[in-house]
Amino acid sequence: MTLLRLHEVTKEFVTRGQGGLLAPKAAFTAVDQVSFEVSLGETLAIVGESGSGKSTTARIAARLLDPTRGTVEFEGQDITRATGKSLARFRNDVQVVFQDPFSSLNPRYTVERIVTAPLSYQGIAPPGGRRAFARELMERVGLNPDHSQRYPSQFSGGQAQRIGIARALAVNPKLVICDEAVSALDVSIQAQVIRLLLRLQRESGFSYIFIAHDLAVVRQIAQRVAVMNKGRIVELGTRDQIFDQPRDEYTKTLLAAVPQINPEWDRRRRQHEQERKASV
Ligand SMILES: Nc1ncnc2c1ncn2[C@@H]1O[C@H](COP(=O)(O)OP(=O)(O)OP(=O)(O)O)[C@@H](O)[C@H]1O
Repeated sequence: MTLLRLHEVTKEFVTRGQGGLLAPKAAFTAVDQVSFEVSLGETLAIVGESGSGKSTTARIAARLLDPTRGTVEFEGQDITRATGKSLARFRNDVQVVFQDPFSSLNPRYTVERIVTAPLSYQGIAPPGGRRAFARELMERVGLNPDHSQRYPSQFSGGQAQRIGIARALAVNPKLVICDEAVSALDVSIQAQVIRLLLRLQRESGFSYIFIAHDLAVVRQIAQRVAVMNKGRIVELGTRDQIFDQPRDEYTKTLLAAVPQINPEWDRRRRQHEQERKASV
């Protein structure tokens, strides 16, 4: 079943060229006629170099940004210009996990308040009370529930990202958009968070849009991959098609440029290096 559908979505930003305020305004196309669908329960990755339009596409898909042209449909409803109740329902069903957990978590709120906030916005009382609900969510994402009264700064980067994931799960979303959600983490922590994301999807059956520039990460998580270049999707296919039989020249260049590091291989490689050094 198709959950989300972007149809020929274009986003133009009006910018000024060099010369400051006196320079003439010009429209810059950050996303150019992008179309794709996401089915319930699947993971679609969007990859591409910095500036290719991935985040802008994600923000439009989450209705954090309005497209200049094109439509966004969710469960068959056009929500491009939705307001009021239908927008509120959409905002409940689609959650976003951002790259930098520390800047996306309120530093003055306890974890309990952060992860239960999405329910408060919707005017829903957490089942079993706030405390119990927060503890349960923390356990689900592998955090110690006894730390529910701590503040974000008291957690490591990987743990803070788990708080962001717990907050996203609080309202039982149908789609979670991960915008470079593991990019800032060390490789070993990245692998743990990816395992968590995969487990949560297995348990709850929601979909992911997984934005990343790291193809090795995408290979571990995505069923389908869209490759973006200069605002356009240049290739979209199953993970194996994209990685093993890329057709587009840009996809081939992108694949060739990235070292294909699997965290497990990386761990073994480092272990091997250490053993090798020790034996010299
Ligand atoms: N609010 C804005 N005003 C003007 N230009 C913008 C705005 N937001 C993004 N852009 C431009 O649109 C283009 C696409 O940006 P976007 O952040 O979507 O790319 P990206 O692929 O996600 O890159 P990155 O991985 O670096 O975030 C870039 O050239 C960026 O400078």
